[in-house]
Amino acid sequence: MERDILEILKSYDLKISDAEVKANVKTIVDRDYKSLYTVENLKKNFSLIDLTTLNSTDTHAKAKSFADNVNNFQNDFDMPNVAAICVYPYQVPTLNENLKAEGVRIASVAGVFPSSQSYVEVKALECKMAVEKGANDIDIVISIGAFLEGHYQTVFDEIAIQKEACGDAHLKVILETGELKTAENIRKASILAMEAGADFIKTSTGKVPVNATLEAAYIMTQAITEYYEKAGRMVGFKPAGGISTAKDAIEFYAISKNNLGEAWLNNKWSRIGASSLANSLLTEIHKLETGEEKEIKYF
Ligand SMILES: O=C[C@H](O)COP(=O)(O)O
Repeated sequence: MERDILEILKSYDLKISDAEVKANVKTIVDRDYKSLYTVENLKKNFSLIDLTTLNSTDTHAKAKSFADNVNNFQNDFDMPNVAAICVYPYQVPTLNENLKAEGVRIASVAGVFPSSQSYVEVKALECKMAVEKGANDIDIVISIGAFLEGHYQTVFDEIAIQKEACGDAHLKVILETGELKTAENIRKASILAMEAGADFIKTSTGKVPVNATLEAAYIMTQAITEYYEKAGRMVGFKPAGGISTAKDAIEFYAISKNNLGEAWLNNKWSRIGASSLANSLLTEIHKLETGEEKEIKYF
């Protein structure tokens, strides 16, 4: 029987104040940032990265070069590898053929990323094909227009259909928080996505003017904890879009640590979607470990 998301949403207190969220974020970052800025945490953040290339100019050669760099990743600091490489569906076969690094997953956006403006059958087929070609993780976007018009059942059903199409692959659901505007919308979309079966909720596509913010991260991680307490199921968190420096990463880490706790702080339950964060983390780790200021360009 079809689940009624309007009834489900009634069982949550959806009220949340933007001003309060902003103040709480400031308190957490002011209190914890400095003590969390350690080599150990920078390395851990590196291991959370979904190393991403999502450009219309991407080629199989570029996807292969990402795979080669990850396969050959070597360092002097006992560093873990990244969590995944994230590409458009068309590049999945290339990663499937070339990515050999142990434990590194293949992530593919699908569901007509980044607009999600198509028929649900097309979205589901894209999910299914990407999985058949070798994707372990699928990143889709909610129907933002439908959500903003209040068609929550449509948004919910579409996620559930795409979840089914993913089979055993993990489904990450992007809320596109910059377009949802209010804390209340972000909270509602978080709950809706988790109730529809999301394995992860993700902030942004990286393709809109406002991408991942600490405030969105605060609201989403708080919703994840609440959903866990209610449903007994852990859901992962992935901030993405515009996270490019070690400072950014540690600020998001502070929010996750505060709201989710240690059990989530590993790449099974936390990821960072980023196209240019890896080199910044490596440069900073090199500096803290050796005292030498040298830009590392590995990826
Ligand atoms: O999902 C990941 C994002 O598209 C990456 O965004 P970015 O290029 O701003 O790091």
